[in-house]
Amino acid sequence: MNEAPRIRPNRNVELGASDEPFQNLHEFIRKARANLNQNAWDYIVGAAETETTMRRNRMALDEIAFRPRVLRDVSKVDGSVELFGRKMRLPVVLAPVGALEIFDPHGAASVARGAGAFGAAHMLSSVSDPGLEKVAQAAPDALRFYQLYVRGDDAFVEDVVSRSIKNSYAGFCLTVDTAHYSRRERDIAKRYVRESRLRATGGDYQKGLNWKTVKLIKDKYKIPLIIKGIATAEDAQIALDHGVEWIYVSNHGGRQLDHGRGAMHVLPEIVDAVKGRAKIMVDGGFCRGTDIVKAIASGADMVGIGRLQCWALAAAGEAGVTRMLELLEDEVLRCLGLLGATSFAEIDKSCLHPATATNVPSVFSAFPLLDIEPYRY
Ligand SMILES: Cc1cc2nc3c(=O)[nH]c(=O)nc-3n(C[C@H](O)[C@H](O)[C@H](O)COP(=O)(O)O)c2cc1C
Repeated sequence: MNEAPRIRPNRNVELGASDEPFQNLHEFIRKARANLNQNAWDYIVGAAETETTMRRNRMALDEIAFRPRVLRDVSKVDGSVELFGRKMRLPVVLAPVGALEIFDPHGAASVARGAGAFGAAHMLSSVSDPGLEKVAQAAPDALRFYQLYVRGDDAFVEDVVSRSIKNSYAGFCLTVDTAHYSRRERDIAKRYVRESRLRATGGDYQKGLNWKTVKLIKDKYKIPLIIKGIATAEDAQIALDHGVEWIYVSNHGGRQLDHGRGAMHVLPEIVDAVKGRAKIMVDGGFCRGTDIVKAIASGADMVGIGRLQCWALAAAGEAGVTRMLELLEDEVLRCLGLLGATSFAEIDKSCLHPATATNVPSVFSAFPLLDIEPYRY
């Protein structure tokens, strides 16, 4: 991974007094809104049907409060972890996002580079440009994973796994919550179809996908396998039976099955089922440092960031992605310190307590200072 200079928050400069253009995470969202047309904007903020699953992601996070410990010397706090045999500056992966080229001319290459410069991981979507080889060339030292939508036969899958290994991806991910593409009603109401969806082929393979493909990959290839879209203990158990190394708890940011549970409501049953036999990623609504701390305290090993990645990219390209991660890190370090912890190793479920959410969940509810004009469909 690129060992970029650590742009730690400068403790000698009072927050708000530096000349950095982005000092709060919501500032990326405001800038992204200004830069994007309505279709690109809807692609980020939208979810499936009533968008209930998406709101539950935020609700589930907001229903957790902290139990801080005090007088524990937190003069030095470190947010780094060791995963995939290397040091990561935060336990964060920029989640796979399709069509990133809508937000930045270099698409996924900018995100991989921005994540690598910071020291977080990037998962490349199989439906994002400039594709597997070019992203690897653009960010050779970044911790990179490849995520596949299976839209071909076994030979197609094996070809992509082999190319991922050849191009030094550290993990291979199958997204399994997209057997049927959901109703994205913001698009339908505008009678709009994204260009890349018009070109998509192989949907029947995606519908017919089953555990045989997992077995095929596990039997023939050594690359760590990540299954993205696990939402029950039953499926986590089947994944374990197949020797899957990483279970990715996700409801696709509420963009697939409507009326699912919030990811943080699902996580505890997965942690209980897995019992340390696999590592766990989780995503869905995570956009503050406190969110990341809650996930790791609950037993996750890595947290995925979806929409916030898109906003940062649309606001300021590769540099925006890196800056967004710096701000997340700043929030994480302050949160850990205020919990009485000097690292992620010192937190667990005892830091958490059930609570009543104080606000109405929405895709923006983590950012109360943000005011976005509503759009009528
Ligand atoms: C614009 C957009 C495109 C996405 N494309 C993909 C994709 O190609 N593959 C995939 O597995 N997940 C995809 N996702 C889901 C994300 O990987 C992730 O699960 C989700 O965004 C997490 O929720 P969050 O956006 O609330 O952080 C996409 C999400 C967004 C917002």
